[in-house]
Amino acid sequence: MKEFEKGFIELATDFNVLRFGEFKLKSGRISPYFFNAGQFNTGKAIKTVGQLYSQKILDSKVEFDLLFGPAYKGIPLVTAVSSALSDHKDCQFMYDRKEVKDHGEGGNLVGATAEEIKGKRILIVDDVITAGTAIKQSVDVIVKAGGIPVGVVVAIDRQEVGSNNSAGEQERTSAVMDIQKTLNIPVYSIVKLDSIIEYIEGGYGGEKYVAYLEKIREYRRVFGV
Ligand SMILES: O=P(O)(O)OC[C@H]1O[C@H](OP(=O)(O)OP(=O)(O)O)[C@H](O)[C@@H]1O
Repeated sequence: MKEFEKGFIELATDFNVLRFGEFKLKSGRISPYFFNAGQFNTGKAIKTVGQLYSQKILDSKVEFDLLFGPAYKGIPLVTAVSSALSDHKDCQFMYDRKEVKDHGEGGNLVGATAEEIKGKRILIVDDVITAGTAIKQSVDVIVKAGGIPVGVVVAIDRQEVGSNNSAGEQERTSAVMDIQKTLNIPVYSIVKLDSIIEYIEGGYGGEKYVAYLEKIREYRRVFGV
C-alpha cells in the first residue's frame, strides 16, 4: 500500500476519525467501522490532511482551476487543501452556505466571486460520499454559478452498494460509481475500504484492530461492490 494511504489511516485512527466497533449508518446498515472527518480537530491534523489530499490531487493529474468544498465539513477541508496545494499550484477556493445569507454580500457562495467562477473547471473536495446527495447538490451549485465540475476528491471510498441501489446482484453499484456514471466526472479517494483491510492485515495498526478484521471482511462481502 502507498505511504500516503498508510499515513492517512494512521492519522485517522489517532484522531478517532476512523473508529472500529458497531455503528448504525444513515442507510440503516450496521457498519464495523465509522469515519468522521470532524474529528480532525487540531491545526497539525488538518494541515496533514490537507497535504494528503493535495498529494492525491497531484497524483491524479486532474486539471482544474478552482476548488469547492460543500458545507460544513468540506469547508475546513477545502481551505486546508488549497493551502497545501499552493506550494505547487496557487488556486482559488470557494464553499457554500447551508442557509442563504440575506444581508451584507448575500447569497450562498463564499470565496471566488460569481465573475471568477464562470467557465472555470472546479474540483469538489469533501470527506465522504454516502448516498451522493452532497456531491449532486454541489454539482448543481457549481453549474448554476457557471462553473464546470471536473471531479471529486474525498478521503474515503466505502466501496459499498448505494442505499438507493435497486439493481440486481449482478449490477451492484456504489454511490461513487453512480456519480462517475451519471455526472460523468471522476471520483478520487485517498483510501478505500480495501486499503483499511490491507492496513490491518499488514499489521500496521498493531494487534488492536485484528479483532475487527473478520467483521469488516463480512461487511465487505455483504454490502461491497
Ligand atoms: O453522500 P451523502 O449522502 O450526501 O453523504 C455525505 C455527505 O454527508 C456529510 O455532510 P452533511 O451535510 O450530512 O453534514 P456536515 O454538515 O457535517 O458536513 C458529509 O460531510 C458529506 O458531505
